Amino acid sequence: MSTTTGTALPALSAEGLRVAYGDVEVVRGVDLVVRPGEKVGVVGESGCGKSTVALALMGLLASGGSVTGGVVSVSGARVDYRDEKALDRMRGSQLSLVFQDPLTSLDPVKTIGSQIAEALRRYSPRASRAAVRARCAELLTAVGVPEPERRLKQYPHEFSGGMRQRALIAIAVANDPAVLIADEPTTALDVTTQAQVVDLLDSLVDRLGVAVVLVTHDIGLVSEFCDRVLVMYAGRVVEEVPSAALFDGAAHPYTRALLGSLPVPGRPRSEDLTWIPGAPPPLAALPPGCSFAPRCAWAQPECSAGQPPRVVVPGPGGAGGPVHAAECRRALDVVASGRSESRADARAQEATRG
Ligand SMILES: Nc1ncnc2c1ncn2[C@@H]1O[C@H](COP(=O)(O)OP(=O)(O)OP(=O)(O)O)[C@@H](O)[C@H]1O
Repeated sequence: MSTTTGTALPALSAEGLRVAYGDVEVVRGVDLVVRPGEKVGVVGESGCGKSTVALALMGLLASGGSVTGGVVSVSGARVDYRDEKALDRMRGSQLSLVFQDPLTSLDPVKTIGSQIAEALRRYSPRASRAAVRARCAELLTAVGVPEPERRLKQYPHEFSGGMRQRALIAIAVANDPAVLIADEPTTALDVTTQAQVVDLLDSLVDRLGVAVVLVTHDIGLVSEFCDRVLVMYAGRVVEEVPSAALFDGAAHPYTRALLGSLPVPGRPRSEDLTWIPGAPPPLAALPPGCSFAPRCAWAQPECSAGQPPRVVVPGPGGAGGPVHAAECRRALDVVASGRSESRADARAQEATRG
């Protein structure tokens, strides 16, 4: 699915990215464009390939995993995944990754200060001790850790979960990357701390101009935080949608099903929570045609016959607006039905208030 609009050179772009573990292709031609300072969400059920996309972009796939196709560029320069040295230079300085579990990502026997300093020294080996120290304190302040001088001398176990995630984010942005990929950065945190970490990411986008790719199973979170959302199913992006159009205008039945699992104010909870029947197909034995068809309430016989077409959904911005497209032959019917449902929701909310 092509995602290109506008003229700014993308901070990150992938075209036709394919990844396999052994013989099984788990990412099957993913396109992604992230412009400078943009917040892009990648959402989908467990196993759809979200983390694999993140790891592949970073050149950090587990052994047995390999990029089998596609072109990835960072700030306009093509990434060569066979060149380990170049990949090493790219990590941290152009693309950074923050994982779900800060405790396993931080070294338990090194102070937080020495771990941030290590990241800084990779790209500024000649910086003075005093300059590195000052920058470490500045970074901890930037990510909202109070009393940075004292905190720099502490070990990861002396930090709370939320503070550890902040420290990891400080390491990730230490060398001013163009894109920060955050893979389920809030999953291990309580709800209040989750909200604080999301606010922090937001403020880093504003202050540093870094672009963020937020990888999560939580469609509610991406709809609030991101400018655009990519919905993945069985190794493909099945819908690309501006967040503003997500609730009223989702065009893929799978996106609608994900949204259906979110509570809607004004409707009784027992009525509104839907679930998706069945389970995602095994990637080693995908059904013919659309991979979602066996679980899809909208499916027609031809959906199982061939690859679904990419249908562009006209948006209010016209041809120059953000791309909204879905890999579904019924996309426009799905949009129309969603719009009438959301009008009914609005009436229900109105009735509750009144
Ligand atoms: N190291 C690995 N070796 C073999 N298969 C793997 C490996 N890592 C992931 N997979 C497989 O690749 C597919 C995609 O997994 P991935 O972790 O990218 O999905 P995900 O959407 O991020 O899921 P989750 O939200 O559970 O992390 C799954 O079928 C998974 O079993």
